[in-house]
Amino acid sequence: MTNSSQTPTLDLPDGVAVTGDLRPGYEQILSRQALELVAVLHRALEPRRQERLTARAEVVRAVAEGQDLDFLPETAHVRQDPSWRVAEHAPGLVDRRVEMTGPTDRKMTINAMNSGARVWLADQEDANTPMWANVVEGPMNLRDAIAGTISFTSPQGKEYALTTTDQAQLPTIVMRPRGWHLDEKHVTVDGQRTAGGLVDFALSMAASARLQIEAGKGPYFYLPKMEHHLEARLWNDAFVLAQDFLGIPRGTIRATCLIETLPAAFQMEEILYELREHSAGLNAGRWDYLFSIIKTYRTRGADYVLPDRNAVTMTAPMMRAYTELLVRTCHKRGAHAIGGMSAFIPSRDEEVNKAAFEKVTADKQREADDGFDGSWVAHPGMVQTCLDVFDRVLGDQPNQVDNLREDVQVTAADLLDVRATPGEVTEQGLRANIDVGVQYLAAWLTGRGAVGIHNLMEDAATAEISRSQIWQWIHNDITLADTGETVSAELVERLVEEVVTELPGGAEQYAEAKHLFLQVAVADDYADFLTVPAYETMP
Ligand SMILES: CC(=O)SCCNC(=O)CCNC(=O)[C@H](O)C(C)(C)COP(=O)(O)OP(=O)(O)OC[C@H]1O[C@@H](n2cnc3c(N)ncnc32)[C@H](O)[C@@H]1OP(=O)(O)O
Ligand SMILES: O=CC(=O)O
Ligand SMILES: [Mg+2]
Repeated sequence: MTNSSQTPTLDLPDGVAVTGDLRPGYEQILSRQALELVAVLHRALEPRRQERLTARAEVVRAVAEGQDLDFLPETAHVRQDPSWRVAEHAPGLVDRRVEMTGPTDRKMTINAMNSGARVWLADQEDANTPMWANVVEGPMNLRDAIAGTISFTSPQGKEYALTTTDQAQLPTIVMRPRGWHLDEKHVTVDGQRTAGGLVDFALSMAASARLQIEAGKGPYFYLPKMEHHLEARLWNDAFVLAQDFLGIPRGTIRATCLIETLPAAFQMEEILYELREHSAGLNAGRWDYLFSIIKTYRTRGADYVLPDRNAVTMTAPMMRAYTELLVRTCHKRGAHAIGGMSAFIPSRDEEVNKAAFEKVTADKQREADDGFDGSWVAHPGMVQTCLDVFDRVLGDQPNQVDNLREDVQVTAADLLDVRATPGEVTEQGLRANIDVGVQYLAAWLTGRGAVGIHNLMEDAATAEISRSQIWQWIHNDITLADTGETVSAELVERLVEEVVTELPGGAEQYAEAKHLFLQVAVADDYADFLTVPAYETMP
């Protein structure tokens, strides 16, 4: 950021308006070029974004009427055609054995860059609140990290700087923009709100793409929460437009798509195909995946009800089917398969800490043995653990894309086998969902999109599970195994009052979060994403 204390002015293209506060330095990120790119993308793609969002609702409606998800007959030719592969692995994305994830505030950016990970997922999504300051300052911090100029002094006077400015020694930055469902209300084009994801993408491209290329890497992205391969086509079209607009060769951008919705699990190959010129693989986003299972099948009765959140593990049959299919699909097409996030984070309590490290090690070991090429960690203290596991499996190889896993055979029924997940629904689980959901929303509303609660990493995806489980339990009259009570709106409202009085800091500070939580967990009208109504409450 610059030191000037003056409010900057923006050079706005025709039809573009910016209503968010402007702080010194924002004019460099909200540059004329960046805003022109936003306008180009918006005008070309907004009608199709709206069409895709409508199509998502139609899938949920069909499932509610008894139709099950399946592999698409109309794209069988894509799956059966052996001739295509994704692009060659891009510089900085060949060896991805350990990827750090986290928010893009200045301190976390420096800590992530110094973490020793191969890749840093710089998160403008699950770990972020799309508060205006975060929207603009995230890309600013990434630009400064890539330029090697980033520094920070904490309020306590601790100084932060990069341990090296040699980008080859630092993690490759892969930025995750918002999903297609979120608007950006502070930037309008021709009087319409823009797509949050396209704003994140355009600001980052304009500020950093050339710097990333000069650093021997490139503009790389993680793409979240897609539900259909035509949503991947939309991103591909955004990439082509942006590369042409900025005069960058086609194929320079690379994207790793999260397979983190149930509908997308049936279209993994099609998603790789749509993005093949720009693809850097797929990631198994387990938390949103669980959320999506609940959301998509939420009205289909007890067979589709998951047990308490903490009882669901990656060894559940449907999760094994999903992750193994992901590895097989990626490697068939020459793409990386990246594992997901174990939510355990280091603790000061020695016993809890030991258990956390054991669980993360077991999780990464299973992924490495399954053929994943690398995996995610949520905390710098976990980087070495993941590295050790993948070092043992990969040895000197940068990845194991040649491990084709042709033994894996997964059917639609395997992906939908929710009933085989061991565990129970209990009052303890219900209380835990309320506790985490309210605490997380309270943090989110103050601009923090990731928090440690009860020694677990919580972010938008894990909070979605908490509130959606409660909605599903209420609307399917689920009986609690430990108390014998049936989950109802009245029971949940009573427990919310009890739980909130016991939260740290006292009940008063949770009033807004509690209101929002009840709206998304109890109200008959199920909100597709909790972040949508939450965003509307923010200035
Ligand atoms: C479902 C999904 O999408 S998973 C991916 C999205 N979610 C995430 O990325 C969550 C990432 N993790 C985090 O944000 C954090 O680890 C949290 C919020 C869970 C916990 O953070 P803290 O409470 O600060 O943890 P803790 O006190 O142990 O941190 C110790 C140090 O590590 C740093 N640190 C912790 N996590 C991270 C991270 N992910 N990235 C960078 N630095 C980190 C902290 O800034 C702190 O640094 P300091 O000593 O210089 O102050
Ligand atoms: O984004 C990752 C997830 O698990 O959700
Ligand atoms: Mg996610």
